[in-house]
Amino acid sequence: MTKIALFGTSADPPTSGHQNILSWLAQHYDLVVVWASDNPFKEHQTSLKHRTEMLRLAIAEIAQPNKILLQAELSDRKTLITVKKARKIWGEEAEFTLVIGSDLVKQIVTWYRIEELFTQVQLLIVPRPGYSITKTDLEAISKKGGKYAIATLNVPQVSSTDYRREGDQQVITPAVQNYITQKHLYNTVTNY
Ligand SMILES: Nc1ncnc2c1ncn2[C@@H]1O[C@H](COP(=O)(O)OP(=O)(O)OP(=O)(O)O)[C@@H](O)[C@H]1O
Ligand SMILES: O=C(O)c1ccc[n+]([C@@H]2O[C@H](COP(=O)([O-])O)[C@@H](O)[C@H]2O)c1
Repeated sequence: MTKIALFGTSADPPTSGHQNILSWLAQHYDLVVVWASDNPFKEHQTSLKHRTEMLRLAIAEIAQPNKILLQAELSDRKTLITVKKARKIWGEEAEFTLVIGSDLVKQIVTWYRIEELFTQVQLLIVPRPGYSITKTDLEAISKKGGKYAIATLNVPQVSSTDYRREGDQQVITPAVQNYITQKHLYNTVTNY
């Protein structure tokens, strides 16, 4: 059975946190499938096309990039739709693990047709500094039929918001920063 990690991200912009997660997943799964997507709960500051291109650049910098597949056509606001598309590509024999940071643990039970989604994927929760994983939230996931594991990696305390709000270049890589500068994305003073 092929073990496939599924990782969707707003990538607005992709950070060293995303790279860290992808790199760890590449060492633990047969294949890591990633896509940039719109999030129904968020506004995005750049187009999906640019976010996908930045994600491509961020992936290219990771060791074992051949294990990480950027699959833009999987992108959908609803993860269930993404997973259905993935099922069509990789078939019933694939075992899907949906990867989320611990900041989404409380929210995920409110996602579109979550009980059906939980019949299709296992969950891997990546601890995120500042977002503890509570027993109550894990119980809510179990109640909806979710099966979860908690990953053993330490991701730096970075977020896309740090870049959008403060222009904090520490959280992204030079390749992504060059793309942002070239395309005049984000309204940070660092672009001028
Ligand atoms: N530093 C991090 N540690 C752990 N998980 C993370 C980290 N950054 C992102 N993630 C997880 O990666 C996925 C994609 O995150 P997303 O693209 O929204 O990044 P973000 O930094 O949270 O963005 P924003 O600041 O815009 O909310 C989510 O499941 C999120 O929980
Ligand atoms: O399926 C849903 O209802 C749903 C609700 C909110 C977020 N998502 C997905 O969750 C993934 C992570 O979102 P984000 O913004 O934290 O990167 C991304 O692929 C979103 O499309 C999915």
